[in-house]
Amino acid sequence: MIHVQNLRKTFTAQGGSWLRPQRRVHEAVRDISFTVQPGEVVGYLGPNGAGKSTTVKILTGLLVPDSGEVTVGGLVPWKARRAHVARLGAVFGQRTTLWWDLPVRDSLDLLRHVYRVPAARHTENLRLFTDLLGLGPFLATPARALSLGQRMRADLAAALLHDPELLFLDEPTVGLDVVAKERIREFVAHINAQRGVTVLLTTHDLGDVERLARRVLIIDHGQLLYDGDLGPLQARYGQGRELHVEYEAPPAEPQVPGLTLLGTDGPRARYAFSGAAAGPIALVTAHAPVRDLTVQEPNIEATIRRIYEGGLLRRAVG
Ligand SMILES: Nc1ncnc2c1ncn2[C@@H]1O[C@H](COP(=O)(O)OP(=O)(O)OP(=O)(O)O)[C@@H](O)[C@H]1O
Repeated sequence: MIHVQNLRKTFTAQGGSWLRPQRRVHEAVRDISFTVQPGEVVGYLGPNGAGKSTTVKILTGLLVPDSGEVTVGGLVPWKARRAHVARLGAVFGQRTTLWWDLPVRDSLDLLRHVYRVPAARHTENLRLFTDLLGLGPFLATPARALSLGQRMRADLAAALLHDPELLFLDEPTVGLDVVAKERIREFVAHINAQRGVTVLLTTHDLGDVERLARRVLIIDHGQLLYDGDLGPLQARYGQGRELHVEYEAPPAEPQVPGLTLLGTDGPRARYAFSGAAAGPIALVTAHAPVRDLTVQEPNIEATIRRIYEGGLLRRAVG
């Protein structure tokens, strides 16, 4: 579905002083190659400024690279923009494709005309998406009056109404609560499984990746550092999961053998662990009566940064 070969993109910035202006060339993406098969969900990860958006903009046809080869479904995105755009959907967490002052239903109807979706197919898709995403209560609401979670759900529907083969998701759950996140993840998983839509997911939320993508691409400073399964990466570098425990009463001894105690606050205690949570949960519940517990996932950005700074990945992959 996506073929990227030796992709390179630079930006030129003006620097220096008024008397001695200097042109500084910044390599946002350097020599990246990867392939995404139809029906895959791939997480595209990296710290701020790594080059993710630049890659996605090239893949959507918004930017032209300096060099390298890119085809998406056999088309060169920036050369065959019209045909390309008809086959892809995109949701950018920070922006909306909905008309600000129009009721959601009218925006979706306008998109039907933009993409020339047959009326019967539109009705069928709208019914399915309304059902899966719970759009019903706010179809008559203008986009500007939607909550962030509602807006994201409406944007997802808007991106998929024309049956694209490929979906770009950029931070689809940023700023949402747990329930709203899960609803969106559930929907994306459904669309991928039932309709075979290929998904490229850019996110800082490890929960999105764990739920949706088996494979991840990690980029930093414009270079691809890792292309492979999330599992081994997490097992090896994903330290920093935390178990937050609220005991029935402040424990006489908050230290639990086998876990690293990070801190206590009355009946609450925080422990660090890596790998699966079942073992640490069993240790804690055997230690003292527990009222509540949650697992805090590591910040993917910190994990990636640690991997990169430690040079661990380079050694691991070759
Ligand atoms: N239009 C532009 N002009 C100049 N420099 C740019 C431009 N767009 C991006 N850059 C630079 O290219 C690098 C990669 O940026 P990019 O937006 O691709 O990163 P990103 O991985 O998407 O980051 P974030 O997670 O913050 O969105 C950054 O150093 C950025 O400052």
